[in-house]
Amino acid sequence: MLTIEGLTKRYPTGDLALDKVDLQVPAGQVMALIGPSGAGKSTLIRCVNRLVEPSAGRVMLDGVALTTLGSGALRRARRRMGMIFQEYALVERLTVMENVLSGRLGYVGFWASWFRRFPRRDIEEAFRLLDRVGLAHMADKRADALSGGQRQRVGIVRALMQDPKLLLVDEPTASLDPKTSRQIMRLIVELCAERGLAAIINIHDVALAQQFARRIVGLRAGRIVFDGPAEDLRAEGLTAIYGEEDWSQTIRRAEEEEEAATESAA
Ligand SMILES: Nc1ncnc2c1ncn2[C@@H]1O[C@H](COP(=O)(O)OP(=O)(O)OP(=O)(O)O)[C@@H](O)[C@H]1O
Repeated sequence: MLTIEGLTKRYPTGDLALDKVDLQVPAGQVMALIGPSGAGKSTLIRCVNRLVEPSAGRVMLDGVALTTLGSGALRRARRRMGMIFQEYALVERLTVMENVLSGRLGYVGFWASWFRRFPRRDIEEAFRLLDRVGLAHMADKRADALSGGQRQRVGIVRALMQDPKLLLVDEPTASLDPKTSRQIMRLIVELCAERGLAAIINIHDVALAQQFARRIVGLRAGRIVFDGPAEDLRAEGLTAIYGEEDWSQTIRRAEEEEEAATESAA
């Protein structure tokens, strides 16, 4: 369980990015975080693993107060939080396998990783996960030879190699075409279900969020203005999050996506 209490971030520039945010994400829940540009979505995700230092408030993961940990304890706690980025953050000149194994760096000692001596079970797990995402045959390819969708799969596998309890996912589909975006969202949701993982997915595409996440949280100007089941997010909620607009097209698209998903699952 992730518990966020009174989380506040004011950047040195004076921008109040998060304003006393309270949020709980139970184990195994996949939650989509939506909101307009500048609402504080990335800041929220990064305050959880303290890539950004909160100004005030508490973040607890399974009873451990992340916000008060010293650097050694924080490094260990970060193993339990896998991060997946929009821009993949792969090392281009390394192979897929090397990128995936870098997910174990928090566990393997410095010299072992320097000499690329990873335990056999890590290598087996890497192959198993690459196979799960359909990339086992690409293990020896350099990361710069992959398509965007393949890169994101590698990013997902690398995050899973940490054996996390929570995935922090920052705009995973922003650089992908619509079909690949759906495949990646489906994969993240399936993997979370298979492994009992919670996830916070920062995503701009409302229809995609509604299709794949049961719970939607809407941020506006650093505050939560919507929190509910995906199917409850309608014109009123969208206006609270994004401001006044004709939402009929967006809602129709979300409904069509829902129907298409139900039909393809049938
Ligand atoms: N490093 C920074 N220094 C100063 N201000 C920042 C910094 N990062 C973000 N901000 C400000 O904090 C607020 C929230 O930004 P954040 O990137 O968290 O929003 P977001 O919802 O993720 O936006 P987007 O969807 O465009 O990525 C904005 O006003 C932004 O300008």
